[in-house]
Amino acid sequence: MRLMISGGGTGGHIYPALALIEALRKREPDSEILYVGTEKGLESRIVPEQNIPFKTIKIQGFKRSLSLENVKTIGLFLKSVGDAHKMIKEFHPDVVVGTGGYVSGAVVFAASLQHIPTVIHEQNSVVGVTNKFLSHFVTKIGISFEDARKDFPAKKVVFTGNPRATQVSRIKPNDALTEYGLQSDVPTLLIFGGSRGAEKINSATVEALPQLKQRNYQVLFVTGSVHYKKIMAQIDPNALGKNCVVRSYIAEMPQLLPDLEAILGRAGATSLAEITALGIPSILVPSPYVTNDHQTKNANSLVKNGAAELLPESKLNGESLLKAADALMTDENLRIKMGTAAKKMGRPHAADDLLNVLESVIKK
Ligand SMILES: CC(=O)N[C@H]1[C@@H](OP(=O)(O)OP(=O)(O)OC[C@H]2O[C@@H](n3ccc(=O)[nH]c3=O)[C@H](O)[C@@H]2O)O[C@H](CO)[C@@H](O)[C@@H]1O
Repeated sequence: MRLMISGGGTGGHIYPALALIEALRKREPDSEILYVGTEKGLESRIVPEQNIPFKTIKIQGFKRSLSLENVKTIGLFLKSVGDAHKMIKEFHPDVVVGTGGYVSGAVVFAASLQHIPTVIHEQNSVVGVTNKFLSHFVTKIGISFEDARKDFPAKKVVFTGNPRATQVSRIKPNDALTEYGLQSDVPTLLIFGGSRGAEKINSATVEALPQLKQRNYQVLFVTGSVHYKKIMAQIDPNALGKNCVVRSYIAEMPQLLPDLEAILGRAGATSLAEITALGIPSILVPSPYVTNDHQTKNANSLVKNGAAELLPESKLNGESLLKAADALMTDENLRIKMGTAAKKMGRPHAADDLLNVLESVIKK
């Protein structure tokens, strides 16, 4: 298969694309892949590290209100479509896949203009702006939450789940904690705010650290790369016992996840695909700053099944974080119950199901 794939901006769009590529390479080792992203997005760092051919186009996000800036953006969008058009002509893909972010809008739209089979993947329960636009032009649409179905043309939709679920579910516990200076036999809570970190989760954790240090469970606190320096400057080194470790970013999250007892974090869709694939108990603090509050809807789909707990950001501070962390980390039965409920929602075959969709649209 010759696969051109595009997803950009945040980890939540990029990692599903990488997981799909991994599954394709397993199924068809001689497949040819080209990933198209932007220079500025997280993808320009993550994708080349995975030895995946990577090219960039320039693109800019739309403002929600009509402005002069938007007129410029439309001009830039059309230019990006033109650039993508040339890349498609050179690469000759069998199928073009978009996993979200503005860049995938230009690439998939250009492919549809050339009548090349196209597939988009929606990770969230609420459909993103780019995918909503593309849904009118693409051949098929893979979704990860049933709630998304109603916002797309019904005939095109296939419930696949998120390919990242397949990637993480293949990895067994492997003593990864020791690489972070933690002990492999002590229950561990990962605290992180999605792929870019979250200020409110960071500040609440900093506030709670002196108490967390005294607990008999461990905490791996991941700040997000842009916040790291600022957070480290706020932490009294004495607040970090041997059971509390701070990192800026975890490059190898799939290796780490099976060794965790619980997670406190945002409710980004790709994180939730990981949590459910592995059955990890979680305390979810949905970001209130995302389109249509989609993280609360993502989170609620787990909460209503007893697979996670909700801690709204409006109630988050050092004290409430500590209370929620203690309640989960000191109650093994609760963790088992939550983990079992989470795993029931997991989609470990998602990558293969999405690959099947790709194969079904490729012109014979
Ligand atoms: C603020 C924002 O717009 N967030 C959106 C973004 O979130 P975001 O990019 O944070 O996405 P998710 O939480 O869904 O996924 C984060 C991904 O990054 C990985 N990771 C994270 C931290 C780290 O140190 N290392 C690492 O590898 C996680 O394992 C996961 O695979 O995309 C998601 C999927 O469309 C949406 O649901 C989110 O609402």
